[in-house]
Amino acid sequence: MFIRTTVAQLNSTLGDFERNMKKVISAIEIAENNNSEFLIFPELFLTGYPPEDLILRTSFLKKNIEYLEKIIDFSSGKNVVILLGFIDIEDDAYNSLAIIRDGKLLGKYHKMHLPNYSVFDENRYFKSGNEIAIIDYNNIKIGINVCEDIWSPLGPMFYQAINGAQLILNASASPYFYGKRELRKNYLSQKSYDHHCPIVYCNMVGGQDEIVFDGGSVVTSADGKIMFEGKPFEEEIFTIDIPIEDNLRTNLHDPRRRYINIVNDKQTNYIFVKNENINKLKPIKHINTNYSLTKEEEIFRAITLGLKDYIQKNGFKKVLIGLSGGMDSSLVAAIAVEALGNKNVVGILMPSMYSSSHSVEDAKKLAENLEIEYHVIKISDIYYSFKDSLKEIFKETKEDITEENLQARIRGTLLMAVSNKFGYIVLATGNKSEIATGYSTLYGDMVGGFSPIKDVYKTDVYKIARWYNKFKGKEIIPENVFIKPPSAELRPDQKDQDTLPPYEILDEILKLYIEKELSVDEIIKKGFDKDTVKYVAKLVDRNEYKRRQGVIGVKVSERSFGKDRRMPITNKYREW
Ligand SMILES: Nc1ncnc2c1ncn2[C@@H]1O[C@H](COP(=O)(O)OP(=O)(O)OC[C@H]2O[C@@H]([n+]3cccc(C(=O)O)c3)[C@H](O)[C@@H]2O)[C@@H](O)[C@H]1O
Ligand SMILES: Nc1ncnc2c1ncn2[C@@H]1O[C@H](COP(=O)(O)OP(=O)(O)OP(=O)(O)O)[C@@H](O)[C@H]1O
Ligand SMILES: NC(=O)CC[C@H](N)C(=O)O
Repeated sequence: MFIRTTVAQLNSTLGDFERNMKKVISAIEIAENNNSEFLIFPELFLTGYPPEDLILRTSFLKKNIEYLEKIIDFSSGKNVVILLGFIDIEDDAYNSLAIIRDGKLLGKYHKMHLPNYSVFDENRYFKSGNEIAIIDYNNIKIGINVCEDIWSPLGPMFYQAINGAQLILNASASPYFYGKRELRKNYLSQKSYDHHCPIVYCNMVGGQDEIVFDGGSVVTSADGKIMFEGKPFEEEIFTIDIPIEDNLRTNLHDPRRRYINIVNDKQTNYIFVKNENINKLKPIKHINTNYSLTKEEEIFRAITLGLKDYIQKNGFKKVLIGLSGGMDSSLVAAIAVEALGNKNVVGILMPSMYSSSHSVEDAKKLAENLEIEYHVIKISDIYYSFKDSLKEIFKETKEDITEENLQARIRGTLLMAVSNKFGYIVLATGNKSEIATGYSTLYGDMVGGFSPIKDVYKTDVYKIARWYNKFKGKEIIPENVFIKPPSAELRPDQKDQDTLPPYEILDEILKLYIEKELSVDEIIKKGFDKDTVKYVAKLVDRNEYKRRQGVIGVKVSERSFGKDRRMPITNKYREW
């Protein structure tokens, strides 16, 4: 016995009900044509995820119900049972699944476990459900739940399994970070094994502001094996026949459910569905898929998708990048070409009196290798004119960082001028090491609309760039960019390492301080130099104000700056 399920791992656009509905309709047609018995979409597919404060607008909520009704109408005459994520409104708003078949809403499920950590704020928006849901499908029990529900050890899956569920269908919108794909697969395998129950886990794909959903939906078998994995970072609709064991056999051969000595205190909503055609289907062969990517490729693809969706969903076509001949702007340009095509990426080279000739050559070489349009605008005359204007007010002062920042700000102003004139969006090029330490100029190199590598440490920037050249099979990012020491070139012979510890050490300290939240003393005990750790912690703490004004970009780490790390700016707590 098997249940044929179509998984619609699709990319929804937040608030674009018309577009999302079209995707739902085409998936219904595919599922109906291949005789699927169930069709599942990602969490809140109809609205997009996360809708944030749009949920506070009743007009938005009503629109989502209007579109749900259109989809219910469209399902008339269709046999497939459709599980579609929407926001239900009763006494309050609920993150919900609609169970739809043949022009009818058969039932609804309200998500019970609302995540309220990391990038999630679901308690701000939703009331949690208080009933588990089981679809009784020709006497086969199928548990349905939504994303976080399946992560909780005492979530609905536990109750669904002890109530005899033989299959779990989970609709998810699970944001990507490096390591999550592996974690998810291991976790779902273990869950299936523990409850002796297959899981269909349908994940969202696509970018939404700082978040990327990586797809990679998973189907497990009752013995905890991964039967199928959806493509990472791509839309995919796939259909799979999931073997269902009968309950008697399961309980005789794997009696763990019998010994669960716990009160089954959850209310259960049973939704009954009969399907006469169930035994007439000829099984379809499926190929086991398993996509394992290197860390570099995975992060590159996550950023590429996040950038592409941000640019396109916000109605832009072209991006603009200040090309310095350094590693950060080179990698950002490569990512942009991969995401948007070389015709949609424009480089601006803005040498100053401190720019080395090789930097200009490296930037030109990169632009030529990527086959992108580029322009050169020299900034020395503007700089001297600025200095001249400030001469009177600065007359008692010495040259310092002020003059360095002027150069970065001139570049920012020029980039924004070109952006305004042509409607191209500026990509900021800062990496996580710089953003953590405030090593960037406000209203200077921090300008821009999107910051692709803001969550990538500098040491990883180099590794991803190396991977990229290998992936392309030729030198796109010039070798000289890899070997020269990182420099902002804002004063003669300046090097990043005049101000910051070597990136290999800096990044390790940052990871412990930011990702792991270790104290300064705990980091020193790990063998790092005391003064260096204190200096780094001070830079991180002192520069929260800069990050709060900074450009948004793709989350690829477990703890990114932004919604994921909410530190106060005005703060006297010190460990340094
Ligand atoms: N708590 C607070 N809340 C709000 N605003 C605050 C503030 N503290 C300072 N400020 C403001 O911030 C200003 C200081 O910030 P800012 O003007 O950015 O300047 P600042 O952080 O002093 O200098 C920028 C640093 O970034 C380096 N840089 C620049 C450009 C490129 C690169 C690179 O290699 O990528 C590196 C540069 O060498 C220098 O070390 C202050 O003058 C003040 O106006
Ligand atoms: N000469 C320049 N021409 C164009 N843009 C520049 C120039 N110098 C700096 N920028 C812009 O400012 C950003 C920050 O400068 P910075 O020199 O720190 O970065 P980078 O050169 O990309 O990387 P690295 O830190 O490895 O040198 C650059 O990525 C680039 O977008
Ligand atoms: N949307 C959700 O409920 C996501 C929560 C879940 N723990 C995840 O990150 O995958």
